[in-house]
Amino acid sequence: MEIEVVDNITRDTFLNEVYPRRTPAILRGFDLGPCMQKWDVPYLQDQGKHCHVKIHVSQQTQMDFINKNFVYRSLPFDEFVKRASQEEHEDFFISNSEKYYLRALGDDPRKDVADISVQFPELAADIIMPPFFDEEQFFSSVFRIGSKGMQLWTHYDVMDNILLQIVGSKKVVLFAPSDADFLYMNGDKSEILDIDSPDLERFPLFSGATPYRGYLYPGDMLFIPALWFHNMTYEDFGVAVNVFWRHLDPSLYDSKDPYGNRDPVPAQRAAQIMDRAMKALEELPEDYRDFYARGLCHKIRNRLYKKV
Ligand SMILES: O=C(O)CCC(=O)C(=O)O
Ligand SMILES: [Fe+2]
Repeated sequence: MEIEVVDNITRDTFLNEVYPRRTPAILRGFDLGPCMQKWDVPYLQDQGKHCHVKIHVSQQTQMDFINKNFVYRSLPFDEFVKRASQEEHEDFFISNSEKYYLRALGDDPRKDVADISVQFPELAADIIMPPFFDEEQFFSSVFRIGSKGMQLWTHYDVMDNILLQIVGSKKVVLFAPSDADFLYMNGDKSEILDIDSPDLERFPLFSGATPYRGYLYPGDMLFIPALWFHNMTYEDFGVAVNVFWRHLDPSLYDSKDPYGNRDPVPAQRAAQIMDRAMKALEELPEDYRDFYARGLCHKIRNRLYKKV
């Protein structure tokens, strides 16, 4: 499937046509502001030079959050931008072709959410944020800067999200939330790294998933509805900012969630109760366990799955 592309996007077309469908869309033709002309490497280095950033560094292009094939390091922002924009490095941590990825954090990453207008006020002033949600729904705005070739693991986020692609192009692949059955999820991340040629002996169910594919070019926005899985490959050195906002009742969100990826409170509660239910069934001999587990699955499916 191809991700739908909507040209000449306005607030009205987003709110009336795109948003209610709750499917991903590439939105074109909205002026993201002076960042589009100004954000070359020297300018980014100059504007952010007083900041330090914590970054992912990996020898491999496919960063693997589950088996951690990367290290966290800290660099001054200007040095990070220099290295991320080059394919061969004079100074490096692991090797001269290592890849870099920044997912910006809040001032105190354990408590504060990322907000570029707080951590990078000069750069934030260059962006016109699309007026697609109410101000009080705003949750965070996150810098995403990465090396050419870098591929970010498939994951979902629990909030609605607009990704503003400012520098470089990016290959994006999304999967519907109902494809969770095929993606071998481990928390919010999929165990399948190579989604283009996956190991089908290890991940046979993956062939049931339906990838939605598209390309983002500078100036494009990608609407990623909450719970849609996404995987990004940096075709070039890339600079993007994504904005998460809360569209559910505020009481449903975990209040201690600086990344915006904790499951809603009732879902966390259900997972804990489910753990207890599974432990209880483990007290039974295997054939009974199997029988009652199937009964529970059947009940959950009948009562809670979306009717299609
Ligand atoms: O483009 C990226 O680096 C990742 C984007 C992402 O995961 C998001 O916007 O939630
Ligand atoms: Fe994400």
